[in-house]
This record gives sequence, C-alpha cells and structure tokens, in this order.
Amino acid sequence: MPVIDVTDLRKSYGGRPAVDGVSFTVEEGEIFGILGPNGAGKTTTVECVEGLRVPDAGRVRVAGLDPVADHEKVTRVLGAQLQRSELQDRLTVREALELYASFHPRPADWRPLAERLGLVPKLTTRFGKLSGGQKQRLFIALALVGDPRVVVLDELTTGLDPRARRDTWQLIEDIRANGVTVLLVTHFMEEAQRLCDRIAVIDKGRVAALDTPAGLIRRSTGATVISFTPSAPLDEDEVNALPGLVSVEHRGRRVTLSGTDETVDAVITLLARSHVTAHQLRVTDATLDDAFLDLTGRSGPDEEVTA
Ligand SMILES: Nc1ncnc2c1ncn2[C@@H]1O[C@H](COP(=O)(O)OP(=O)(O)OP(=O)(O)O)[C@@H](O)[C@H]1O
Repeated sequence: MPVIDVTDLRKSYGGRPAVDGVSFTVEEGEIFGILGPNGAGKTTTVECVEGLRVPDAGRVRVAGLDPVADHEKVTRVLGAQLQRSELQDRLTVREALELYASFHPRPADWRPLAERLGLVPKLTTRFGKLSGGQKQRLFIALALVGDPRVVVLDELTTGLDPRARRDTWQLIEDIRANGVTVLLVTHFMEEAQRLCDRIAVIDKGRVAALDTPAGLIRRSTGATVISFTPSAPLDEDEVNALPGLVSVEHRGRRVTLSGTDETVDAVITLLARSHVTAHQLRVTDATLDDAFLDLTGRSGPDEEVTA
C-alpha cells in the first residue's frame, strides 16, 4: 500500500482552480519530488496531503488515513516542515526541540536527532540568531521529532548558499536511509535530479508528467546533441531519416545533430555502415531542465525564485 495516495485532487480559490485533478502515489521509503513553476499548485497539493487544506474534490490518504477527518492520527505519521514565521525568534534550539517533542505522544529522542543534524553546539542559541542553514536544519529536526513515517519538506533549500544546500541534500538522503519517506517540494532542478526517486512535474494545477528523473529526461525532445567532423560527407537523405532527429546543423565540415538517444545510436550505425570516421565526437546529454522546458514550455523554475 502506498504511504501517500492522492486521486483526482481539486482545489479552487475564488473559482480559480489551483489544483485541477492531481493524482500520484508515494511508496514507503521513496524520496518523491513535486516540481513545478511558481503558482503551479505544489504547496496547495502538499497542504491537502498534510490536512491543512480541505480539498474541493478528490481523495487523499496518508497511511490509509484521511488527513482532514483523521487529522490527529495523521500528525503522528506525517512530519511537516514549519514555515519560518511559526517559530519565535527568542526560542532557543533546545526549547524548540523540547516544545515540539511535547506535542507528540511518542516523540523521537531529540538529542541524537540534534547530533545528527549538527545542532548540538547551537542548543542554547536563540532561533533569531541562527544562520539560514542552521534554521533549515532545525526545521528538519522539528519535522522529525515526532518520529514520523513520512516527512514533507517544502522549498527547504530556497535561500541557502550552495554549500548549505548540498549539506541539506545529504541530510535528506540520511533521513531516507533511516526509513522515512520524503515528499519534497522543490524549485531546483539539480536538487530534484540528485535526490528524487520519482518526480511529479506539476503545471497549471495538473500533473504534466510523473517519472524517474532519468525517465523525464529521456522524454525531452531534441535535447541530446551529437556533434562530429566526418572523414567524408554523409548521405544527406540518410541523415535526415535518422529516428528522433530534431535538427541538423552544418558548420564548415562539422555536423551537429539534436535528437534523442535513438538518434545517437542510429548515427553511430550510419557512420559505421558508411565507413566514415567521426572526429572529435561529442555527445551532450539532456538535463532535467530540458525536460522541464519541454513539459511546461518554460525554463527551469530556479531562476524565477532568485529573480
Ligand atoms: N489562500 C489562497 N487564496 C487565493 N489564491 C491562492 C491561495 N493560495 C494559493 N493561491 C493561488 O493558487 C495558485 C497555486 O498556488 P500554490 O501556492 O499552490 O502554488 P505553488 O506551485 O506552490 O507556487 P510557488 O512555487 O510560487 O509557491 C496560485 O495561483 C496562487 O496564487
């Protein structure tokens, strides 16, 4: 049974659909990513999973429970990341951990958690004095202090410098290694590509695609580029007939083809069959950013956030 099961979820604000028929399941032990441009409906979706919003229609189950009707029970299996504004600046790290542990009937021991998250030297530091990365680590600790089966992390690394972001990625991998399922909302392509087992790309309130990062990349058209200088010209008709071919460019003797993995395989076969050597052969792979562009008609949302 999936830990999270969302079927045809719908939610409108003032008659405008923010989530318009979203379905996905998350299996135990997965890092499942929700990726999409600004305003795509990501936060509304996860807030319905957390039971913080009541769906207009559709079905949401977390460990078989309805997050609205069984809210109390759901908070015992699902750890949600707090929003920044929810912690008092004057609260120390230790006070925050003790306070949030007290909300749960069977909390995790916060001491090893604080140790694992590198918070021990900061236990007496007030929240307001922590760095961005330290605050994020505290938010992760607070989300985990109830010893949940699932943790929801929404835009966890936005605003962090690259070093702190990478440290946070390591923490997310550690969380999963400890058996916790992770639902991760992110703007960052690199983050999604590196961490997630599967990703739902959400655009305009709908799931535009749901696949592994590699699967999403494979779907992107024309984003695999192969370039080479042939020892003799190739037959133009045969080049134009290559499967998956999106474009051909000639610059001097250099040929650049864009297409799919299938195009690359076929051009290599064509070269061999024609007894032509490809000098300075280069193949560049599509990235998740290319796949995202194909799916949503926009480039990766990373820039929108930092703009
Ligand atoms: N409380 C609300 N009242 C009215 N409209 C809302 C409310 N919350 C969200 N919306 C709108 O619903 C749409 C989806 O918003 P949501 O926050 O779910 O998207 P998102 O993908 O998380 O966006 P972002 O990446 O910018 O956080 C947006 O058009 C947003 O303006």
